[in-house]
Amino acid sequence: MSTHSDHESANHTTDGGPERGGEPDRGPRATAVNAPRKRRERRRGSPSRDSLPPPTTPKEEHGTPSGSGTPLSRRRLLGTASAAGAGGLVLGAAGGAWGHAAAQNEPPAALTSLGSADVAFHGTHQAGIVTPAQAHGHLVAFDLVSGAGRRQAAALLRRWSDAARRMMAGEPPSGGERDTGIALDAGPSSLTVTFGFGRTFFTRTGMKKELPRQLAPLPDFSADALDKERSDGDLWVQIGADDALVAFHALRALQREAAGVARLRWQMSGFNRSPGATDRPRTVRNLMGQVDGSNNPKTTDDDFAERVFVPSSGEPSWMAGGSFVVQRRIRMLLDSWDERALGEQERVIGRRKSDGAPLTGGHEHTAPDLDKRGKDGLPVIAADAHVRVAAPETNGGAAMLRRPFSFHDGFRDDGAPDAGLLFLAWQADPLRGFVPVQRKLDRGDALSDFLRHEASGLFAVPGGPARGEYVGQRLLEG
Ligand SMILES: C=CC1=C(C)c2cc3[nH]c(cc4nc(cc5[nH]c(cc1n2)c(C)c5CCC(=O)O)C(CCC(=O)O)=C4C)c(C)c3C=C
Ligand SMILES: [Fe+2]
Repeated sequence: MSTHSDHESANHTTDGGPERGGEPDRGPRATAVNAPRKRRERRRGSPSRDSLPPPTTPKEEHGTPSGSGTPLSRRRLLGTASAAGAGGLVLGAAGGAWGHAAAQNEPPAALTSLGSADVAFHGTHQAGIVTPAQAHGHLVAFDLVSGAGRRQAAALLRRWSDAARRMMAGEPPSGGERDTGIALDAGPSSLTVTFGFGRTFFTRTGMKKELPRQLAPLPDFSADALDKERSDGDLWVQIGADDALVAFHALRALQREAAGVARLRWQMSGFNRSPGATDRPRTVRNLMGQVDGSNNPKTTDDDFAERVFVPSSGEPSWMAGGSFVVQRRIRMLLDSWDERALGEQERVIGRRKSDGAPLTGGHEHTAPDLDKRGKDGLPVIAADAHVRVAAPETNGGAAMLRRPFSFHDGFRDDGAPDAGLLFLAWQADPLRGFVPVQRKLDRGDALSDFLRHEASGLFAVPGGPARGEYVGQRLLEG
């Protein structure tokens, strides 16, 4: 299977990559002015994004062209403003705030690349898996209400998909009449919405025959202290965006669409470093201060697709192009961790804290040398170091794509932060990814002294929708 889906090209190519799409309503003017903007978006994450002009004020960006009677979509307006800002184009939009500025020959200031970056909704895989993790995330599970079955679920997925497609393009969710307006002044901000199905969905909808074997319940691990009410669920949604209001807007819109069909079971919110916060794009740090994600499978690896996605010939057939996600709420015992000396913290992981390089030398992306011994004859990367115990080499090749969000939900009664990692692991089959690795970590990982697994879920995330399709259609109408 190709690893070059629409989503990857949206996020991992530079100028000249394949075009993305998904917005049926662009006129020729918007198409012309969007070209420079698209090129700039594709540099998302590259150093050049930080040298872009500063953000405009909302007032400068918005307006309704007089006489049209239709508000410009947020996306169109931003595209117009950024192209004009970059190229000094004079466009034919008469009237409105922007038209006035153009007529006065005052180039409107461009929005930052952060707001204008968008991710394609359609493609082989759903967005939000290989998309670089955004600064803000919401993870939500819903249960179908009693009386709601396959038909109602199908209608909900159709509505959710339509809303997601629109919002990811920077438009209001359903034509705008009932929109909350929360994201009105912002661009798509790399919004992604990803949908999945939990094991219970198949019994509730009478589709047991379609239950993937990969959704077998996860085994119990000795260190688990799971809260059932914050675990599992019929339907799962992951929302990510580089703007907090855009992310909340999407969450709220989807919750409203679910009314009468599905009830919120649990919700968790997380965050990552904001784009532009570092001198150059760098691997994110977690709340223990470690560089986290260095040795993730890369989309350019030969076996990336095989590890992460169900192949087109895979079973069940409705999961072609899909993936299985394991979510764990892992609280970090930060008071205890932060007391440890740097050397001990590094020994626990097997990597340097400053730059994420393995203790065996080199830089962040140098492969750890698990055979190397020090002058004392002991392995430089300790027998119970996290990277040794978790490495594919010590787990029969088991691997997963880790794409977590950090969380902080206030402080506990003892004053310790209720904070940690919303761990998300993506794989073609959890039995060849998360399960064997977690079994091993559960037995002998030095890091586990500082962690508490508090909630868990496993969800089937179907492939991305083709144009005109909704997510899960192949399951619900197959
Ligand atoms: C079952 C899988 C894993 C859980 C649960 C897990 C929790 C967890 N990990 C960190 C911090 C780091 N993990 C790192 C590497 C790493 N972790 C896993 C798996 C799980 N981690 C794997 C497969 C790997 C890669 C190992 C390798 O091939 O080298 C690292 C090192 C940097 C990196 O490669 O990302 C850190 C740091 C925390 C804090 C945590 C729970 C809260
Ligand atoms: Fe890890």
